[in-house]
Amino acid sequence: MQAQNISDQAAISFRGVGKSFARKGGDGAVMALEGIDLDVPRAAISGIIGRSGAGKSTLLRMVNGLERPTEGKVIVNGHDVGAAGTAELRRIRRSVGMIFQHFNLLSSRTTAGNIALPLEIAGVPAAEIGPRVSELIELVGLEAQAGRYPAELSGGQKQRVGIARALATRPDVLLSDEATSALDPETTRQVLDLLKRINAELGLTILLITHEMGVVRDIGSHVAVIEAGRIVEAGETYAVFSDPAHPTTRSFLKGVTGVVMPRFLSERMVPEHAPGLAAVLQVTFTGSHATDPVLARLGSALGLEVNILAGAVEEIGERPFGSLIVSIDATPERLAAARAFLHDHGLKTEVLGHVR
Ligand SMILES: Nc1ncnc2c1ncn2[C@@H]1O[C@H](COP(=O)(O)OP(=O)(O)OP(=O)(O)O)[C@@H](O)[C@H]1O
Repeated sequence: MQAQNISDQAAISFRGVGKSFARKGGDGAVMALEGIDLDVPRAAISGIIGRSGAGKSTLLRMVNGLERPTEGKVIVNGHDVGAAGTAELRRIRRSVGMIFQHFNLLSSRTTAGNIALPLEIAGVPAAEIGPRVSELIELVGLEAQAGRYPAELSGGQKQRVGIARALATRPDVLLSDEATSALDPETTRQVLDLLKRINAELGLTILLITHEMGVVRDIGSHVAVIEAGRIVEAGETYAVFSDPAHPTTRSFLKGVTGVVMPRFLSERMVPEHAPGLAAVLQVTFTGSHATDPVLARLGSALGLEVNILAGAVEEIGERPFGSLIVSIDATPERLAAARAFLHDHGLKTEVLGHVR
């Protein structure tokens, strides 16, 4: 997700988008969003992450015209949503499906009835609705629950109904507003797998907002981090997660990627080098280097002893990403040589402190 000229590659483009809301009682305005420039790539899964009140929902709701920008443009499939008249807005909304944290199902309708609703509203002939609903029920794996009411469904099943309903009018963009936030980890996993599958099978562009980095790590190829109404970092998830530039991104990533510093170590660590102290380094491995035996080679090439204190190798979007915390007992000059060696082998290092 990058700001660039509007291109066919982007399903959704935000250009200089701002949104202010009048405060209740007419006392000035709240700037919910400011200066948003973002391209959401077509047929990919992109995540927008931010804390509560950062502006995520407002940003998402602009894509289907539920909110209009007070500045700038939101372009969806080449159409300016903010400038669209009623008929055009209706067309845009049909091409943009949405799913919600609390599912928003009609309790008086069965699974099949909920999925049929957008087709009825769109005026699809009755004879076509039945087969389309069956197709959608099969797509989301709810054949056994077709005649059940929402109260008789689990959270994961309700969200599957929500997904099928959102896909009924064959949109090419799916918006997800915290769709897994009310679900347990196992159900979250299943719903994310379903979103991934429909993205691949239908070539659907998915834009999801979440406050959980894990969701973006698992299925998002692109990510934008939003804070206080501004985008502070955006790009391919792998690049952003393996080398976060902004403090907000770093703080979101704590505990989601990378290793957690063991307490026994953090309590003993001092910031400055002194004779007799070993340097504690965070070593980050990305891409193909994630599985290379570089540390062993470092030991033999420079005659240094490297102690591994903590480590993890994980996947971000199915690509390996590893981080290790190691200690190296060396003079500052030899430490610099070790870091240069690691850097030459594609690894990133950061000195976290020193320990005895
Ligand atoms: N209709 C509105 N009227 C006035 N202020 C609003 C309105 N909608 C949103 N805001 C304000 O805009 C800011 C962004 O809100 P938004 O709901 O987009 O944040 P969010 O990141 O989605 O938060 P959450 O994760 O809690 O839903 C907040 O300060 C919010 O209070």
